[in-house]
Amino acid sequence: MASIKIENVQKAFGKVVAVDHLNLEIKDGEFFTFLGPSGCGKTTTLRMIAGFYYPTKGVVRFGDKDMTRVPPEKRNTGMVFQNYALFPHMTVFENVAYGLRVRKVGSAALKTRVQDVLRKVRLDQYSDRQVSQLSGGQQQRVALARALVIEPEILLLDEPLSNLDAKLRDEMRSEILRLQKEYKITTIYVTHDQAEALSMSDRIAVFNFGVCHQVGTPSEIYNEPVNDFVAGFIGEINLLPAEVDKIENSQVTVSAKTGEDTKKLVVHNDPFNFNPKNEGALALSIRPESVKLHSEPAGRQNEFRGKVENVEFFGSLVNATVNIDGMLLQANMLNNVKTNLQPGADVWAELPEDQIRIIPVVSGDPA
Ligand SMILES: Nc1ncnc2c1ncn2[C@@H]1O[C@H](COP(=O)(O)OP(=O)(O)OP(=O)(O)O)[C@@H](O)[C@H]1O
Repeated sequence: MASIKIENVQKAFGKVVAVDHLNLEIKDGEFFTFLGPSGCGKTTTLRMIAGFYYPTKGVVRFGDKDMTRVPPEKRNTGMVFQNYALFPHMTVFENVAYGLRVRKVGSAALKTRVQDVLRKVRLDQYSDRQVSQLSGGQQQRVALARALVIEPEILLLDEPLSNLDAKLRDEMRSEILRLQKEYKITTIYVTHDQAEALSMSDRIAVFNFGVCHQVGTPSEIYNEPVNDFVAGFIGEINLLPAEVDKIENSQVTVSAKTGEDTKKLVVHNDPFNFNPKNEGALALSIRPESVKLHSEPAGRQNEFRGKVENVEFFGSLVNATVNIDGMLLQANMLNNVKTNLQPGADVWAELPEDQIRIIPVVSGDPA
């Protein structure tokens, strides 16, 4: 196992700066995810950790050891690529054995180690099969076995499930987590799928345009996003352009634009909800599951009259789109909540003050 430190790293390809000002610390044995849209620099960062790219600036360390310019074969990292990069006409056994042969491991030890790891990924029955005759999920397991057999200190997984169908993806998620816990191996997982990141990771780094916006546990990233990009990329969120009117003890009064109108709202002022040092454009944010709908006025703070525009039924969850003076607000509720949610019905939407966050806008107009 090893911890990883990325210190002030930049990677430029000619004029394209793929990653900039990157500082990360990944702990021993941690399952750490790089999350972000296509082209945001996740793979480039992973490749700098594997040694396939050297940073333009900055330092990469494993533990305290400077690895910045150490070639990949001297790093003791195992990598699983998006397309698996297996040898299709070799057997499962030979694919997995390859890294050990390169490392000149003797034949008896090699056989034991390959058989052990094939058992761990539940492919021991397939050892003589050609890889081209395996299903996608089985090929994925061969790729994992090949990365694990060399007993790496660090496991690097680049969108390893993107070629699998939804059901198989679920199965392989659990499989990867099981192996990660069993080997207690420091793991970096690259994905653009927020559900995958939230459900698998100890911590997540959220990237956009080569910059890491936030590092935190899944619940920190979801409940305390630092800006509108993180808030919008992870889960659904309502964002309204907002201005702070006044801050008084534990309360912040804000004006939020709702389409044609401006509404005054009161926001609970704890350090997560609003940082008075934030300058520039701000947005009021609230998750759809935090919006409460009432079929009659309930006389609550931050309660606004609107009209139900649309209702979508998802089984356990119901989503309503409510029009408040031209602003469309999303509200989710459990199917067992009795509210008159017919399109066209009047409804009173309550935005509880402790569920609202005021966050900086970094990705343009939130409306
Ligand atoms: N070898 C390269 N030469 C030039 N530009 C590159 C190279 N590799 C990556 N880039 C550019 O760097 C940026 C980041 O790419 P990167 O592959 O790291 O993103 P990503 O987040 O992994 O995206 P994806 O999810 O699509 O793989 C992109 O703008 C990309 O075009």
